[in-house]
Amino acid sequence: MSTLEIVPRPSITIIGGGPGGYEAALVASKFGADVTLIERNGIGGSAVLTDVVPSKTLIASADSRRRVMSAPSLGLEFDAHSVKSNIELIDRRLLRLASDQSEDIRRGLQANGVRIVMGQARFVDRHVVEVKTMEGDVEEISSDTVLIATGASPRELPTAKPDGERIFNWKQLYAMNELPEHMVVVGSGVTGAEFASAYQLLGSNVTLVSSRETLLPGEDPDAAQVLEEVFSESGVNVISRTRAEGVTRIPNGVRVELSSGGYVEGSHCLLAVGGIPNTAELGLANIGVDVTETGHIKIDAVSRTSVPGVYAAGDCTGRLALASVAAMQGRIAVNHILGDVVKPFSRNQVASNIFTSPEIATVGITDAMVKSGDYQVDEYMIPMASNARAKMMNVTEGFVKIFARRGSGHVVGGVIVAPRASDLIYPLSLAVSQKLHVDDLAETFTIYPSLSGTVAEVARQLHKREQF
Ligand SMILES: Cc1cc2nc3c(=O)[nH]c(=O)nc-3n(C[C@H](O)[C@H](O)[C@H](O)COP(=O)(O)OP(=O)(O)OC[C@H]3O[C@@H](n4cnc5c(N)ncnc54)[C@H](O)[C@@H]3O)c2cc1C
Ligand SMILES: NC(=O)c1ccc[n+]([C@@H]2O[C@H](COP(=O)([O-])OP(=O)(O)OC[C@H]3O[C@@H](n4cnc5c(N)ncnc54)[C@H](O)[C@@H]3O)[C@@H](O)[C@H]2O)c1
Repeated sequence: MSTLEIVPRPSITIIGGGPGGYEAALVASKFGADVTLIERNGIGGSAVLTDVVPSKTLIASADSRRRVMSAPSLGLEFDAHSVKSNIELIDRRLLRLASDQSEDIRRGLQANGVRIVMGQARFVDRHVVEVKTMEGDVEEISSDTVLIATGASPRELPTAKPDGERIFNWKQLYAMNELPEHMVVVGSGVTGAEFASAYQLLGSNVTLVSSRETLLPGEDPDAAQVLEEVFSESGVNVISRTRAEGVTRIPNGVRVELSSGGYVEGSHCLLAVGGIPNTAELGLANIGVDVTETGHIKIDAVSRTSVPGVYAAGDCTGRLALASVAAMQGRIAVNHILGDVVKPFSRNQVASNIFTSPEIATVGITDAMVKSGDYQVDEYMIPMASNARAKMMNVTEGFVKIFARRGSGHVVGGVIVAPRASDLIYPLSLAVSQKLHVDDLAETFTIYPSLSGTVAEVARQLHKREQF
């Protein structure tokens, strides 16, 4: 007589319900694991509730206003200056969208059998997490493995405390009664650039205080230059090489003290000076997880921390703060935990987009990596203005740039600056991930006329003729 051996389901506890956490939870539950997800605020995390979804929905309104305002250049006659941004309606719409998406994700998780516990988590030991629930109860959850996906929070300056009325961090922007007359944005990283672009397009006056020489430090310099020109033409007042020393309230506005000695006044101020990882209250020291000086959790390419059985994904790890990266790291962790085939995370394949106007999309090897001398590439760039469809649409700025590995001709990176660059980048992203040759891109049919025709045209310029 044979006895049936019952193999227990692997159990995984996930701390954080953002893209790093919920994607991992979905994959793990589909693979049959026993999954508990702990979240202290709302399912979908900051990505859905306060960061990506609200900001991109705000930008969709701003971009629509831009298109209406520029319609006279295409021969349409109306009084474009009466296109008014009703910020209350815009905010109401974006908050509803965020909350609906959070609810969709919650339902999806529950339908897949994920147990959701709302509360604040911290480690007791490497297999046991304690949760203080919303109701004030304390529950201990034991599991084989734990995935930390707790994200990050806005960094604060001691001399500039956000009050949610006139001085904001990026999470507090969506409860305004009227459009800011003059928004002073502090910080010229991706967050600062996106909001400066959005509020200008919605109709606010915008001043951008940038501590650096150029906008978007770390991004492609040609792309940053396009944005600087667009900002300059559209009247965004960029104050470069200057730090905000402090921000105070004045009657009906704010005053931002500058490191250059002067000050700038506006009706409102947005602080976009980076983020700090949500790791300080997790009790990581209890279990010996290694963190960096900035508090980010150290992980390897399969999302393992220094402690066996404890994984981490997303913004708490400090690798490229992107929702797509968080989700990928979460999925990689689960595949590794459950013994499935794992493709380690590769920074050289990541695609990202800056939702300014025009958008700036990037994939793979960057200009900084090329300049460091680590990669030998040929590169070619064609301005969008030479594209037939761009002329019809009156698109005058932007470009397509491709990096091809010198010698082999494989596509290893690229940059597209154009309207909807976030969608146009996909063929380049596919080329990078699948190691396609520039000739593969060049020989693939594109639509005439189309903006993506320039992607193929740049690839054609990188074609190397056989030597006879
Ligand atoms: C303004 C803005 C716009 C952005 N736009 C984009 C974009 O367009 N595209 C893009 O790819 N990326 C964008 N990002 C980056 C993106 O938001 C992050 O990379 C993404 O949210 C990271 O996901 P995550 O799962 O690591 O963390 P989060 O989304 O921050 O989720 C972490 C969750 O963990 C919870 N948590 C933390 N500590 C605990 C605890 N102790 N117990 C229980 N729960 C806890 C938090 O409440 C939170 O809900 C943007 C960022 C900002 C600031
Ligand atoms: N579209 C997207 O995918 C998107 C959008 C927003 C943010 N993000 C991600 O979020 C991460 C954080 O971006 P971020 O822009 O919030 O932070 P960041 O750290 O990249 O940029 C903050 C900037 O503020 C500057 N700064 C700091 N203190 C200052 C001061 N006192 N005065 C003036 N400037 C000051 C810093 O020098 C820095 O350039 C990025 O990695 C980005 O990828 C992505």
